[in-house]
Amino acid sequence: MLEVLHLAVNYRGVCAVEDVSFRLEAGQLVGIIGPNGAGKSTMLKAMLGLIPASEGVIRYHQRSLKDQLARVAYIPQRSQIDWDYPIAVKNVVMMARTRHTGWFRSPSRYSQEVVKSALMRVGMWEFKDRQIGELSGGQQQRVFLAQALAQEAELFFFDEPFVGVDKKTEAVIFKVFDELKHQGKTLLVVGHELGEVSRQYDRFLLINKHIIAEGTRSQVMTAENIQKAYGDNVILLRG
Ligand SMILES: Nc1ncnc2c1ncn2[C@@H]1O[C@H](COP(=O)(O)OP(=O)(O)OP(=O)(O)O)[C@@H](O)[C@H]1O
Repeated sequence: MLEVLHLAVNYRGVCAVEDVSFRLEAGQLVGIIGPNGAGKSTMLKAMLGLIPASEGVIRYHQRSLKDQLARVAYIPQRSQIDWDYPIAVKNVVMMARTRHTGWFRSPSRYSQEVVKSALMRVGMWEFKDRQIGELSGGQQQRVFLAQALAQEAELFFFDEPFVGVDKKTEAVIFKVFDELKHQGKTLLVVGHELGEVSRQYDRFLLINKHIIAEGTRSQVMTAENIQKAYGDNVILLRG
């Protein structure tokens, strides 16, 4: 079980995340939603220790998550990745295996198999020798999904995986989410638009600095909660 207790993050004295607490069980697909600037990305990064939290404890199976980061796959927003970096698709995915093989050894046969299987699962094996900068947005996202799969992690943190992707990629991502869920993995997925609020999620956290609502789709997506999180700016609810 993953536990977040009283997480708070400040940027130069300005509060971005405030007293966030929740628990996640294994085998769940959990959506984190909220308006722009609500602190969703900040929350994920602070959970991983990529930015300092001013308060809070993150535990996974009763131990600090920071001591177990090898069990977490993190897929940042596409806008945070340098797509001009000259690297082939298969090597991006192989990077997930360096923890197993080390930087200076050739990858084991097993790691090569894991990389191949991950790329096949997301429909990107035929692009294995392409440079990442030569791919479409959706294809790039699928390569990073393959990298996460190749890590053989238990917890998966995705930051806005559906931004700028095509329908095919969206379907691939949801298929993989479903497979991972059934393997007992835990998935935390930051969404951007309310329209992404698919019925495939088991639970939602609606946040705007602090948690506004938590629970199933029908518990969270009430007019009152949406108004609390987004103010009067939301005029359309899909899904
Ligand atoms: N490095 C930083 N330095 C200072 N302030 C920051 C930094 N990163 C984010 N912030 C601020 O913290 C708040 C939360 O930002 P964050 O990116 O976590 O929100 P978000 O919910 O992920 O937003 P979006 O949906 O737009 O990606 C915002 O007010 C943002 O301007």
